[in-house]
Amino acid sequence: MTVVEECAVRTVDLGKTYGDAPAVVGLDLAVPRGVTFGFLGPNGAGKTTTISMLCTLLRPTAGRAFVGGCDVVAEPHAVRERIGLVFQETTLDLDLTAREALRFHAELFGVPWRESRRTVAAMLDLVGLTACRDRPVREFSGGMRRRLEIARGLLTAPQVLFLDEPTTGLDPQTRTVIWEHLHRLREERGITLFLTTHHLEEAEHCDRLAIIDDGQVEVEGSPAELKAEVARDTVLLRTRDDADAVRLVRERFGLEASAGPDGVRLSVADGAAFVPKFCAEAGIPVLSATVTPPSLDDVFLHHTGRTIRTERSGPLTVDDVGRRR
Ligand SMILES: Nc1ncnc2c1ncn2[C@@H]1O[C@H](COP(=O)(O)OP(=O)(O)OP(=O)(O)O)[C@@H](O)[C@H]1O
Repeated sequence: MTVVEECAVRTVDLGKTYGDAPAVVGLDLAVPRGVTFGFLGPNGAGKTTTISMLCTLLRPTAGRAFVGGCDVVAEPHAVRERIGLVFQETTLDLDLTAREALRFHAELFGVPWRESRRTVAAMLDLVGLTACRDRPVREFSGGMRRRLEIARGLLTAPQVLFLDEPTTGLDPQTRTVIWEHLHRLREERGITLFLTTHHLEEAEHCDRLAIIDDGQVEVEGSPAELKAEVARDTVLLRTRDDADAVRLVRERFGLEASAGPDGVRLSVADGAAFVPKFCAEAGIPVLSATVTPPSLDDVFLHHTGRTIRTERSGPLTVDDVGRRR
């Protein structure tokens, strides 16, 4: 088997430029079959553009991409037969019932009537909507609509299900329910889930992550690998004299620290070892100490120099890309 056939998604130097503004630059991805792969990046990073190219909705301006072994430009129909897509915005017809919405979609894709009856029932069951199958979508909550969209994405038994920001705008409980369904789905059907997100909690559900910023992948790995690579804990100390504590951290330990309203904050390789040492040597009372292991936000900061919550001040330019390549 070639690398292209082995991978659910493979891209080689893939790029997209809108006018002269680059949105995705030199993207090389190799997503193994059967994993949950997350594309993590802030607003405007190029996630939707990438997913649109992979789903044949947008033509790349550079490089190549293969989904299920098929070329997205040369074999768009073969790619479409192998994928399901859950859009960022809801695209459901609110006047149809859940069952009608799925039957309509099955018909569009040419699923035979008898088979579609069975498949639709199975999909509604899979996402826990059987009891509401004859209610109009208009009456559904945001979470129910998302589950119905996931069911719709699965109707044609795709090899790869693309989900653009699958739980954006949903409350934490609903997010948990959606993820339970997605995990079960992957286990039962062995399909590849390829999702975009700017939610750190959502990224934690992925087997592998690519962190994208300004149209380029900065780093790739499992959430645990990426965090281990940062290898720095955040320590928060509350002391009787924070200004003095900052000075001591700098002078005795050679570390940078800053004092803020919640105490003295610093980053150190082994927080659990640092705290007792600091308490023993500081000579000022330490009221409390908290050690937090690295988060995916720290990973993002480590690789991009900013937090994932910081927006770009303007669109990316060719010069920005040139500077970073
Ligand atoms: N149709 C378009 N025409 C021109 N520029 C576009 C178009 N679509 C996206 N862009 C630009 O391309 C860049 C990447 O946008 P994209 O929507 O892919 O980002 P994203 O990571 O999906 O963001 P979000 O999380 O907000 O959905 C942005 O600078 C955006 O303004």
